Amino acid sequence: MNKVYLLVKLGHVRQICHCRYFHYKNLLPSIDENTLKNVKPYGDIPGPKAIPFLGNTWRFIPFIGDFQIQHIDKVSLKLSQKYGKIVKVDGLLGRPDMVFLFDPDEIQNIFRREDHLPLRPSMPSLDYYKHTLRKDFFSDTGGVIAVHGEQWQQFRSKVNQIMLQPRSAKIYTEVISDIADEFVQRVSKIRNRNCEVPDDFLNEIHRWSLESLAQIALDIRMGCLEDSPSEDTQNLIDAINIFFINVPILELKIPFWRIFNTPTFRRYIQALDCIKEICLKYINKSMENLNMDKPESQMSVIQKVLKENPIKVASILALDLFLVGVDTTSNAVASILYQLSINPEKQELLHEEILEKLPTTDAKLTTEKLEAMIYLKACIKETMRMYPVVIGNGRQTSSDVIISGYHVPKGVQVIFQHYVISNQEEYFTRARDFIPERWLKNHMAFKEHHPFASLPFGFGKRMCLGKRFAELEIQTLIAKIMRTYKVEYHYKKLDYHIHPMYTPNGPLKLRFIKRNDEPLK
Ligand code: HEM
Repeated sequence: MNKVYLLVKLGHVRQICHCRYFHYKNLLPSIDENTLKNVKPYGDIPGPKAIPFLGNTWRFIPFIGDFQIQHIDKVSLKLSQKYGKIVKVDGLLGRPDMVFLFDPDEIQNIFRREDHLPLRPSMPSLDYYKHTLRKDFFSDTGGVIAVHGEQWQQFRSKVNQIMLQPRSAKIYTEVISDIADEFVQRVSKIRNRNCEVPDDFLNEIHRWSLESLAQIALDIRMGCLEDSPSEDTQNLIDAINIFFINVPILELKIPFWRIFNTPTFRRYIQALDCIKEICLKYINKSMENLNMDKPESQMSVIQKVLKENPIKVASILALDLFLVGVDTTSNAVASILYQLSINPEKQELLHEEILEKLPTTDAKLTTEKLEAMIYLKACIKETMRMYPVVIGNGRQTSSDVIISGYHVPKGVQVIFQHYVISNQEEYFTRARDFIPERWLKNHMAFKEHHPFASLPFGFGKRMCLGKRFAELEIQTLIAKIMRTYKVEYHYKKLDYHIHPMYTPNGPLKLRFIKRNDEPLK
């Protein structure tokens, strides 16, 4: 009796495997036979259980759920510890399932087989703003943020070269350096008697970032670092902040905004309108003064864009750059300064390098000198490894694929958990220690790291469009600050949180102590 039962059961299992094989052969025609035989079903990917009706969305409900948006870093870490390198968070109301990936090999595979229209899963609310609510303005020129498919590709191809060519950023070295000097002077003004800056120091850094970006995106100085900047400065900073804070709320919590105008959605739309209005005002100002007669090698971003495109493209590009290019850079600077302040021996090594290249306070900072500051770049990379301002990136699958041996259907959002990965001992020796030396070529103490374990600016065709400018701005400012000040921090260690970038949680009560203008020994 038992034997008969066993045979029937075995036959049943074989039949299921057989059916599954043909099922996957249909869905995944380009995959080889052997891989197909071993594919595991999507439903088998481990992860937190979804409940009826609310799926896993209930986890984002305050006080009830265990997924706090501000601490999604810790949530991701816990999920990876509990379930492993691939975790499914499914049944999310109004949005596709998410698959969290904690495996750089698999991330590399996904990036390498990316087609010409990579889809970064983000911001349906911004998509709605650009393509429905303010369709009159954006029409079919949506820009790159929250724009996908051919429309994204057409726009990106118009600006890609201009933004990512190293020489595009180089022409800004002098003006970005002037803006950094103004910030250094401003720090001196706002310090108290203990050389400590006010609690809202992050806002001061936002002002520097906005001033730098206005120069890059619009060729103008906004005057953000003046003692009494125009109202637009703070309104723009606040609006960008409101925009970022509300994106994850609108995306991850129950999406009531899709049905009616919730207060959060109203605030979000107001912020976007405010960014649009202020940007347009400055774009118009910028157009009035634009000199298009320069040789191409000296042209700014906006001049190059205008040479080949209508003014609409330049305006929409500027808007996108303002949306994502201010808070990212300023939070990175905040984080780097904090890390250097709590790692004084590393700060001294950095100071020595800068002093060598800038022996006097009035020495000019050139592209070549910046290029040669390898320890500076290593300090920046190390901060971005331990505390990437954007803690995760991702791609939405455009067809059925196999990831980590599992079948993942088309339309799933695969999230690359860079923060968790780049803080793991498996990928970085002494992962929790701040060791810029690990980024120096031929440093014997550290083995080569996985190239996809730390990707602060993303990768591939959709990688950060502002990377060159962000690097120039950050390197210049940190070099100037470190040349002038020793930066100290004397309070309780700060935790990091997502607000809305990954940043130290708490007032940045840094002390900026002027260094003697010591000549090089
Ligand atoms: C430390 C500073 C910054 C970091 C860490 C950062 C990081 C990122 C990341 C991770 C992405 C997604 C890339 C991908 O999907 O593979 C991205 C996209 C983007 N970034 Fe940045 N970014 C920074 C600064 C900037 C700045 C200053 C600008 C503008 C000047 C900028 C403009 C953009 C744009 C326009 C995109 C969208 C590209 C597209 O979808 O085609 N970013 N950034």
